[in-house]
Amino acid sequence: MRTRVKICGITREEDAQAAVRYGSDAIGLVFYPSSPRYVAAAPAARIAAALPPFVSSVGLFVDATPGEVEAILAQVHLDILQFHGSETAEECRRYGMPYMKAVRVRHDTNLLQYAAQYHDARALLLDAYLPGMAGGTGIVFDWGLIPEQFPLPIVLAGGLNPDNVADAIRQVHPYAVDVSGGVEQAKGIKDAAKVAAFMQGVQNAAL
Ligand SMILES: O=C(O)c1ccccc1N[C@@H]1O[C@H](COP(=O)(O)O)[C@@H](O)[C@H]1O
Repeated sequence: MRTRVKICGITREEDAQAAVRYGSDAIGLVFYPSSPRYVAAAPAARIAAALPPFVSSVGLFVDATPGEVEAILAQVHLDILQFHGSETAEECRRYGMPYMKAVRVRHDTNLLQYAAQYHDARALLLDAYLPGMAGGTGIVFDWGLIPEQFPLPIVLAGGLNPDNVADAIRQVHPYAVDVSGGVEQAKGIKDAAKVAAFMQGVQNAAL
């Protein structure tokens, strides 16, 4: 099965269209005001509405209040929610929508315990741990910390780029890869050539 791709941190319609053009399966919209990739509801709604069929819109939240999430859901079409903070499973479930839970991996992280806790998540998204940062760090974590047998689909994130994504896929065999900084020209602004190279890297993993 082909490894799925999510390009995260989209703030402009042209970047979403470039992601789609080069074959991305999903785009991520960051509703975390502290992020340099934050996108407000109105432009996010336009970006999501312009996606073609079968390309998913993912809404990324970091410890948002229910009211904040509901306000976005009322304005933006989202296919799946990505919780990237310290949300409990109950908090992730409360919207009745498919969700992914991000786990920031360090040497002592018990990933199987997370998989049990978030057993109804569509996937666990594994990202690098960096104190003081919720995500989007551009840092690669030790993929050897991921158990070979895992009960949930894995979305691999953290410092992926056109040069390392094929190795990442060959080593981890994730359901999907997720990239933000590795395909940017500036924070929140994607580089179409890097997006194309990233997608080529994903294809190369299968060769
Ligand atoms: O992109 C952000 O600014 C961000 C902020 C807070 C939480 C998550 C964020 N992004 C997610 O981080 C990972 C890895 O990003 P990168 O490729 O290392 O830049 C990815 O899942 C983004 O969705």
